[in-house]
Amino acid sequence: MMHDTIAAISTALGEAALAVLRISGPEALKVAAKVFAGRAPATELTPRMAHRASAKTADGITLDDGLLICFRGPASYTGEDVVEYHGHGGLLVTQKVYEAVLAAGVRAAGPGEFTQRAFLNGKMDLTQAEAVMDLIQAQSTLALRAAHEQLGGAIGKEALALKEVLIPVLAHVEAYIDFPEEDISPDTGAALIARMDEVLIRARRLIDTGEQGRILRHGARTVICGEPNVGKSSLLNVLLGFERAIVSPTAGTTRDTIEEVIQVHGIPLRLVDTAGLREHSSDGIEKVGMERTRRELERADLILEVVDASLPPAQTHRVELPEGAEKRRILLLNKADLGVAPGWPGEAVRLSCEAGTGVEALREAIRELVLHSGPLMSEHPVAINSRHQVCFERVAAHITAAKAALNAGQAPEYIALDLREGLQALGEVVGVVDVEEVLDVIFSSFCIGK
Ligand SMILES: Nc1nc2c(c(=O)[nH]1)N(C=O)[C@@H](CNc1ccc(C(=O)N[C@@H](CCC(=O)O)C(=O)O)cc1)CN2
Ligand SMILES: Nc1nc2c(ncn2[C@@H]2O[C@H](COP(=O)(O)OP(=O)(O)OP(=O)(O)O)[C@@H](O)[C@H]2O)c(=O)[nH]1
Ligand SMILES: [Mg+2]
Repeated sequence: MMHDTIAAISTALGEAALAVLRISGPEALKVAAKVFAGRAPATELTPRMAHRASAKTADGITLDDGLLICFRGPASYTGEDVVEYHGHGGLLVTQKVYEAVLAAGVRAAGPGEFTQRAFLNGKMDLTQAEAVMDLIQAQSTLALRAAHEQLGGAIGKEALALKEVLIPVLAHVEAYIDFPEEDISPDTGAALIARMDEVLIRARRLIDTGEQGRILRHGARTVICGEPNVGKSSLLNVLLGFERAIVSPTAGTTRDTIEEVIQVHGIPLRLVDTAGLREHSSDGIEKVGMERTRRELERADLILEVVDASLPPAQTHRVELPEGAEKRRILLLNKADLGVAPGWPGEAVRLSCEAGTGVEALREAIRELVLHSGPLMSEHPVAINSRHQVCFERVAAHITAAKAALNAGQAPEYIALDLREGLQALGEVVGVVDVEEVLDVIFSSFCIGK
């Protein structure tokens, strides 16, 4: 249990209808009783019920009029006594109430500190704490679904289930350490291997969702490329719904890459508009831009190649794609309003950024490619993050090593060593870690007041 009491403004700073200030810790109710005055002091209010109260400075000047809700630990978000004040959402009024609360003797909370306390007080495991932030940052329906799945404990439960499968294996192997004259019998060995195989299969199934997790959290990197002046920036603007990038009839308008996140059929896309590619350029800046475009193509999840439909393929310089990138590419015949020249493949999407036609067909094509043949193929809504991925990869490596040691008839001490490391990595997924730094790194990326 934490010994000090923390406070933060939990809502976004700015002018809004309401603002919520949150206090958590052993002194929460006492502090609230000092700052907020209502029909009864905060220490005597019915928990989880909204009560009218006004906020006052230490010398009795009224700052605001709002609602107070008290939660008695452990039945609260953090597991400690919590008081919430719901006041008017003005910048100054909220700041003044917050200062009055701090003056009453609490400490300003750091980023993620409320959720960190919820974790430390056993209200949630580490994967659930991480999911709180994923939920807040989700920019698409699918990302939201994965965050809810994780918040519900899906990943933590699987990590614990794998521990349950492994612990008997370790117990067995350790039993042999005490009886050096006995060898592990073939039957026992086979049963232990079967358990380790199960762990490997299930760990790899989770590792395979890592790619999906990256895309859901950061968006599928979608690079718009093509020759200068074909309408790449126009496409970015059409998909975004506002004029983000400069569009002009001059070839070579876009010099640097521009990134924006959009959602297409629930899929988050990180759109990247690039400098047009042409074979020869004498302009230094343009060359640097083109180099950048090539680098973007290397790490693209999805490539939207734009060509001028009114020109025949023979008069078009197609983009040279990195190896294997073909299957991630959608060919867009833009300026279809000027007519489509013969020779373009039938499956290419006909588009006019000017007339706004073909955009729905493009969105369909993106959905098809990303969901049915690409990185979000899995129906499984679970999507691990990179920290989980590192842990599960360690699990897989150590269990593979333990299996090999067992098969090679090595001493049980060796086998046990890898099994213990595997178990340790599983524990780290849910936050059984003794290194405080790891926790600090995770929670410092949260918002204040969360
Ligand atoms: N006003 C307000 N809204 C909020 C939060 C909050 O803290 N305050 N939350 C904060 O992020 C989220 C909701 N999450 C919460 C999770 C647990 C408990 C809670 O009181 N848990 C107790 C009691 C459980 C119960 O009765 O269902 C417990 O776990 O023991 C409260 C909020 C989103 N909305
Ligand atoms: N007729 C027609 N013109 C278009 C269409 N889309 C874009 N344009 C025009 O094509 C010109 C170039 O458009 P941009 O979007 O700036 O092209 P870009 O590919 O980003 O060009 P760079 O940044 O220079 O590589 C502008 O004059 C646009 O108005 C379209 O669908 N039909
Ligand atoms: Mg451009």
